[in-house]
Amino acid sequence: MIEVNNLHKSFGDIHVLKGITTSFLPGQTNLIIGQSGSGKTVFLKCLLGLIEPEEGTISFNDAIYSELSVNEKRDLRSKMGMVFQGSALFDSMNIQENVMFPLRMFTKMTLSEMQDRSNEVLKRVNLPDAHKKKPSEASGGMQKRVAIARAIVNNPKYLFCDEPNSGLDPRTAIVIDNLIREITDEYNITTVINSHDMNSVMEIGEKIVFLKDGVKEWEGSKKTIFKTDNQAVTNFVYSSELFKKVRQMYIEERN
Ligand SMILES: Nc1ncnc2c1ncn2[C@@H]1O[C@H](COP(=O)(O)OP(=O)(O)OP(=O)(O)O)[C@@H](O)[C@H]1O
Repeated sequence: MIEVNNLHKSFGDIHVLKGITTSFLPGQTNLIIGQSGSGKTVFLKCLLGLIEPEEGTISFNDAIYSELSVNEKRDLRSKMGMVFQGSALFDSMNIQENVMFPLRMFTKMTLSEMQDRSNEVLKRVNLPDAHKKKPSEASGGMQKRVAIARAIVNNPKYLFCDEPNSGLDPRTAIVIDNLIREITDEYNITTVINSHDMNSVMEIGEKIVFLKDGVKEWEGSKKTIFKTDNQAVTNFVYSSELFKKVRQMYIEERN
């Protein structure tokens, strides 16, 4: 479980995160949504320990991050997996070497143990035969699967994903979203995903935190987001004609 309490972060005069309090449960896909510039990436970087907040705390299973020793922080980081926006694979390495990378960094496994483990997770993301290929030979959807395999290879307790389906066609995007949701459930991972994709919200938004100008404006789930009367949320959700129609149908069904 991750608990965030009164998180503040500024850059010079710009107050980006303004007292965010929320929590994320294991086995759930937690989505951070909001318009461009609302603070989603800064928030995710705070969770990853890449940015230090001025005020507030982040606890991982009751351990407050800022109070941990250097070794404890390193240990915690080894339990975090990350899927970056552009997949961020190393072009010079083949897919298996990319997936093995966290094992080289954080474990003392032998080469054959690392190969076995990376092949196991590649199988889990439905890429059983891709390990000798270079990332450049893989499609965008395959690269995302490799990025997910790399993120889970060291059995993380926490998984962070920054716009995991950006640049993918809608069908592949849904497959990737669902793969993340299944893995989250199977391994009981606490997963936090930055997104501004309404399809992801509808598909995997088990918990949704809506940020507006660095403030937590609303939180709920995919079940409650279409029922809220919060103006900022409805402006965001119904900015597309399609979702306006979905809301209309929902209201008509209710009456
Ligand atoms: N290192 C930094 N120095 C100064 N300002 C920053 C820094 N990082 C982020 N910001 C500012 O913080 C604000 C929030 O940025 P952030 O990237 O978190 O938004 P976002 O919601 O992730 O947007 P997007 O959806 O476009 O990625 C922006 O005004 C941005 O300019």
